[in-house]
Amino acid sequence: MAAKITPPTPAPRVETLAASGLATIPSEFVRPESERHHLADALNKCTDGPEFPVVDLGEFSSEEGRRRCVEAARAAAEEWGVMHIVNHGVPEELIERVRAAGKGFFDLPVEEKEKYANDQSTGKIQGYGSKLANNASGRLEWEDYFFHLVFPPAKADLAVWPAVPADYIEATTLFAEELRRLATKMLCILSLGLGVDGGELEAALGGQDELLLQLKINYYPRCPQPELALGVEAHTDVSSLSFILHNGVPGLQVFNNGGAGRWVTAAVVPNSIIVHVGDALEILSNGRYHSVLHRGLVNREKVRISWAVFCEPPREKVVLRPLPELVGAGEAARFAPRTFAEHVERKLFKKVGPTTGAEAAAAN
Ligand SMILES: O=C(O)CCC(=O)C(=O)O
Ligand SMILES: [Fe+2]
Repeated sequence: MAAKITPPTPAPRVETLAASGLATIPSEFVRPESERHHLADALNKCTDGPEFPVVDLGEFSSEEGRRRCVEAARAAAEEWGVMHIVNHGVPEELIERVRAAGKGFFDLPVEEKEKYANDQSTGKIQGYGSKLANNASGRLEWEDYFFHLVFPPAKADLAVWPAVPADYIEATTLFAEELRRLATKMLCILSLGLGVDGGELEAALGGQDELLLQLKINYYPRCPQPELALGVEAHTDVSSLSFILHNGVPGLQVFNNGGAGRWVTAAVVPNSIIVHVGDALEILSNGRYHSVLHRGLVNREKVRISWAVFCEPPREKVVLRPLPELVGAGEAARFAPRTFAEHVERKLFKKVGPTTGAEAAAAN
């Protein structure tokens, strides 16, 4: 008789665990001692120190305001690697539709969401998922998520997008178009901040037609022991830029290298979109812009949802290297050339040692 093969039981979703009313979290979610003394319930964490800057993109339309806007974005990208942008031009009504659509999906029963489950083992990375313990710490994260490509439309596989709620596909498609335009604008502003032509950064990322936008909706359930867990562990994004929206519940923390170096909880700024500098931009700017180390705290009382849109260069088509204007005359290239695929591979599987300070920190 053939031996019966029992398929492994899938790990329960974090949402299911949280709903079971447990008082203590399973040990896989408990962060290592070294990380723990900085953790807290995100709702008790008052912001008592410096905050990362707010950049008014509305200023970019006037001659005089333009210089101020470029200067503010440059300073934020250099000193923090993260900024809030306001007057970004994405209609607030559309942002509300995106929030309602994502929340509507996560409000479905887990069994319904499981129909969209991803399967990392077969390379099906799009869909509903939770972290597998394949990371450096071997610890799990207190979140479930939904991940899929949203731009360009020709590469988007609508069959894996939520069919419920009914507005999900239209709202998310329109939002992706808006963010694609915003990515061009931010890359222009940040190019001018480096003293190069407005189109340079986008060209170095493959030009108008190559950028890919990937959406990850992070769903952080209430957590009975938020001082022991993380929703998202400390990392830098591999993208060029990432845009973050959330549901008004605090949780995002960024590491501020200035002074002694410390974790700063992001303020909730009305009508803002948070922009992260990612690794690809750090490389192109030869380290002038800083790929921000960040993580997500959780809390006891409120579900937090965030929408992260990663703007990624094509995997193989372009070689990422510092812009030629930024090297020479005494300044050496601080990064070896690499494709995006090589960068991701190196970082995730650590085939070679970390190549930037941020990567080194993220790997710990
Ligand atoms: O939840 C957040 O605010 C940030 C999430 C994040 O860092 C990510 O998805 O890469
Ligand atoms: Fe991130």
